[in-house]
Amino acid sequence: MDTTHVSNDKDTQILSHAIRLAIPNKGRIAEPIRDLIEKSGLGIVENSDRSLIVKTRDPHVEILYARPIDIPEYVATGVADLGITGHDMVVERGSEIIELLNLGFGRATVVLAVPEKSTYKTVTDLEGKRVSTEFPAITRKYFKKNGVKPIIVPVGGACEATPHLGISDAIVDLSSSGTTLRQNRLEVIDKVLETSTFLIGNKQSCLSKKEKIDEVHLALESVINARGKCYLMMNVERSGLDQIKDIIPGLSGPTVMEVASRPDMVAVHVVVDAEKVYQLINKVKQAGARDILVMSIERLIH
Ligand SMILES: Nc1ncnc2c1ncn2[C@@H]1O[C@H](COP(=O)(O)OP(=O)(O)OP(=O)(O)O)[C@@H](O)[C@H]1O
Ligand SMILES: O=P(O)(O)OC[C@H]1O[C@H](OP(=O)(O)OP(=O)(O)O)[C@H](O)[C@@H]1O
Ligand SMILES: [Mg+2]
Repeated sequence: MDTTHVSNDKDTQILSHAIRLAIPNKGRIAEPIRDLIEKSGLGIVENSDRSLIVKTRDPHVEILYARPIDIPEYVATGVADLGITGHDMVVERGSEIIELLNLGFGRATVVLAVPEKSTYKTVTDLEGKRVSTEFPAITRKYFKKNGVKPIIVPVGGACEATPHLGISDAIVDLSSSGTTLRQNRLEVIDKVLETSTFLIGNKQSCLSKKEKIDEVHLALESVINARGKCYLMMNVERSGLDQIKDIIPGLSGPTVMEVASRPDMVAVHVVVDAEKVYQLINKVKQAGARDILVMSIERLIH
């Protein structure tokens, strides 16, 4: 990225390590990404002119809004130092980037599907048949690996409608809940690729701007680490502490502290999986814990 564009700004004189992060301007993963950036503390400082490049609270990090499919190439060519987009987009573009962190959302599977009443049951049945897809590169590679030569029909969206329109015999498209396939009376006959959203980095920038990139990486990762975790606090009689310790599987064991003016009591603090909290609080209460507090965690740095 060319950093000269901000060289007049006094606050940002040492800009050799300034970075640009490309994120989707729209689509399914756009909102979760904006939410993640907000929670990470980086925060997007929107301006009213809806420009494609906006600032963050860190003067050394700016955001570039782009289409999810374009982000891998922007990162590979250094237009952006970092990007957030789907693994499927990276594979489709075949871009030379580093996948730095799996953000865990935008999970879906690229599948090969045919109409429920179709006589095609396996990939080999599709020799010479028409396969429509928004992922021509992934589809070509998949069929090549299977030694099958279909006619690939690239489409820009609503791929599931194409078999019924008589445009294709099969599709290669994304499925997550499976609703769209069901609505279009299509069934999966093979899985092509698993995908989720990733933080990706330009190879050169990952070396030359390592410090700043590590900072952004850590900030985003800390939000991901905290997802599905809760902070549990309780007071316990010192004599019952061992029993409580047996019940709670802490992150690295519970933290045990003195309770002022109550030498017979200790305070136990622990990070636990949110889905286990319901059962845990009943168990620790039965084991004598009281003043139990359950709190959400915003960020967690290991
Ligand atoms: N149903 C889904 N479940 C989970 N992730 C999905 C789903 N559909 C798309 N994605 C992921 O979202 C990312 C961006 O795709 P999306 O379809 O949102 O972009 P787009 O096609 O540019 O936007 P739009 O569909 O609004 O035109 C991709 O990496 C894709 O894997
Ligand atoms: O299994 P499901 O939960 O039904 O999700 C799958 C659908 O989600 C995506 O569509 P999107 O909304 O992005 O529209 P598009 O096909 O026009 O890109 C994808 O292309 C599928 O059509
Ligand atoms: Mg889409």
